[in-house]
Amino acid sequence: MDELTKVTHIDNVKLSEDKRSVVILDQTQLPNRTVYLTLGSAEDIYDAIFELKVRGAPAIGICAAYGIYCLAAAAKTDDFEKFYMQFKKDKEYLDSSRPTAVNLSWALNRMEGVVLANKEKPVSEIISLLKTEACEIQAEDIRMCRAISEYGLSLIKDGDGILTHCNAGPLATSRYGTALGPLFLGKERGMEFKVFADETRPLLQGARLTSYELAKGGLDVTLICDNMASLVMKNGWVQACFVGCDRIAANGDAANKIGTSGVAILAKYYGIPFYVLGPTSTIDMDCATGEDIRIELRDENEIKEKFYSEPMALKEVKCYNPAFDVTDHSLIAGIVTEYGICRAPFNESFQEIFRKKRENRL
Ligand SMILES: CSC[C@H]1O[C@H](OP(=O)(O)O)[C@H](O)[C@@H]1O
Repeated sequence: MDELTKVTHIDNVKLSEDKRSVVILDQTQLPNRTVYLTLGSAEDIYDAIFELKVRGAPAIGICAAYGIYCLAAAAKTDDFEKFYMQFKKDKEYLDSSRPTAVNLSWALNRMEGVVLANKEKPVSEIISLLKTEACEIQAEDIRMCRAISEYGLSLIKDGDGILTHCNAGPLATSRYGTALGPLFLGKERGMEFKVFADETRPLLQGARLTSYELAKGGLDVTLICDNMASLVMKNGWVQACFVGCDRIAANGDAANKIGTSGVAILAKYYGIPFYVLGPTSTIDMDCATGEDIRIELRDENEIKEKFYSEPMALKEVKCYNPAFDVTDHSLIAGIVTEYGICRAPFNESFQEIFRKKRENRL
């Protein structure tokens, strides 16, 4: 397997050999250590998602799907009501780990749908169906990322400068990634890009993960501090911005890693197209606008202490640490999904995309 394929096909979340646990690549250890964790209990799975050991909207959904299957498989009852009571308890617990990425609740709701659709069957058969569904969720993600990568690649050309924020590569999904997928696919076809990766404070997904994936894959990546994006764009080094997404509202407002909306505003100012790339499962038509998207707030020590040898602010100094922000739909040139590129007016474009999805399941 060549170095590029080792990256695009990285095993970041999978079922264990005995099909009883979830095995993840601990992303908090990258880029310095490659550490795999085996998650057997609900607490292990919750902690892995909450601490971003597994992260990125699709990867979180896949981990939760495998996780709720493993917890169900450990059930010690053949009584459906008892089985379902425990299933709901575990589902609600895992769903409470992180609120913004829709893929977490989307995957868990889909798994619950399998239980309810088969409640007349023996519990053992339901458990088997849950494993099949979790594997299909991952298989769909692989097909989805590949399709997004094709559509995304149609927006750029050989030699383009691309600016990214946070990480939406293979580590955040199952293969290729969403925002980074077109770059890896283009590289496979002999294309070259000059990628500028925002380090993405405070958890440095860009530095630790995006530049790791791109460098390992042999792509030209330049790591920049978030406050350098404006100068890089002003210098004319960026022809497009590609970012991922965690939840998209019905009007096209898109929630993504904190700092993304600032990148979009800069891109608008410099006349650079700003694209959001993500699966249709990230579009939440129950959120009318970005105002309806709940933004996760995280511990202040991620700002003050986490990556420093000593605190960089006084203990008494308070912090504000939102993990995401919302980019207004007016700043987005296109939303690249596995069924095509949505453009304003996004409400109408989403209706068309969902029609295509109903008629042409990937
Ligand atoms: C392919 S979705 C990636 C998306 O998720 C990241 O958030 P986190 O690292 O907190 O899971 C970020 O918003 C990425 O754009």
